[in-house]
Amino acid sequence: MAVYTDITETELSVFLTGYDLGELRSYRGIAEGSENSNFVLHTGKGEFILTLYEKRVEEADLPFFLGLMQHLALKGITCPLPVARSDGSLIGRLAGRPAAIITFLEGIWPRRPTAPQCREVGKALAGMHLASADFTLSRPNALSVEGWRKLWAGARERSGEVDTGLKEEIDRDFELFAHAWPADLPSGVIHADLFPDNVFFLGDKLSGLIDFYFACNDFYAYDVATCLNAWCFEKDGAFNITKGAALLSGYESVRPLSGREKDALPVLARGSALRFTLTRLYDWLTIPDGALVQKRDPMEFVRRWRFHRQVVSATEYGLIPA
Ligand SMILES: Nc1ncnc2c1ncn2[C@@H]1O[C@H](COP(=O)(O)OP(=O)(O)OP(=O)(O)O)[C@@H](O)[C@H]1O
Ligand SMILES: N[C@@H](CCO)C(=O)O
Repeated sequence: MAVYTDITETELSVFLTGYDLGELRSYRGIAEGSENSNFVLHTGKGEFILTLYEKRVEEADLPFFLGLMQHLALKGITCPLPVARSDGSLIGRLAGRPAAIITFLEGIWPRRPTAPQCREVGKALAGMHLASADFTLSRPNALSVEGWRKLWAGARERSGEVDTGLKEEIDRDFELFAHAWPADLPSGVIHADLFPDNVFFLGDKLSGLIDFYFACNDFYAYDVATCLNAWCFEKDGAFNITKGAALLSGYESVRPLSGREKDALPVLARGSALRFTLTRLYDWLTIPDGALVQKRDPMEFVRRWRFHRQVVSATEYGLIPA
């Protein structure tokens, strides 16, 4: 569930006086999502999404996230446009939380992505990379190798509760990343969490990218690797090379990958799978049952990570050799 902070009609109506959105006609909490509290608002000017930022989003990062969405939306990327308050700011306060209103996007996220949808997401990701190149704010990726080490320190001793042998296996990967993680690939602003539940479609047509709350500066190819992990594995854990090829060719139709980026894909995909393993593992082991944060199965990503450890070339992801 994703309404952690409840709001009353009165406080919402008062909050809306800070915007030029007309009167409040109705509102409802949204059950999906796991980090923040989200509501659909119906106002005199149409439908909007209201987000109350919960503890896991740093308030200091909000100008980056909302500024990025504004930058991308104004450049024609199908993502929400933050609605400015009457004083020009994008961030307000409601029920003791930082809060923002963004435009509502039509569409449904794909429960079982198809190859054409993978191609569309590849194209959209590359479009986002190009469109964000002149965004002036930056935010380091707190969830790159050093961030993973911190998560691992908090989960390592109890990792055997999830899978025996994981402790030694993950320790070995940290030794590898210490020297094999790329030092300088083309970089810029990346989405960093472009999973199917953050992409809306109307049929096979992509209608929206949402949830920029992990966006940061890192390698573009790392974002591609995360999409391979998030979009191209089947429920039974098998990698679907047709979907991989569709995603990569869609990406390259907009922004071709360099030879160095292609060579780095296996290590980036391995690192990205470890990143989602570790965030999930950490939550699995540290968040009490019944708490409000939704826990996701770390083993789903352990299996993907193990797959990438066997990969020697990006052709195994469906990349056509140059
Ligand atoms: N601009 C939008 N237009 C339409 N629906 C939206 C929009 N933004 C969010 N939603 C709805 O709210 C849900 C949760 O949004 P979001 O993914 O941003 O939340 P979150 O709490 O950050 O979750 P998580 O990080 O777990 O994905 C989405 O699945 C979608 O149903
Ligand atoms: N996409 C992440 C959750 C954070 O948005 C995961 O599947 O672990």
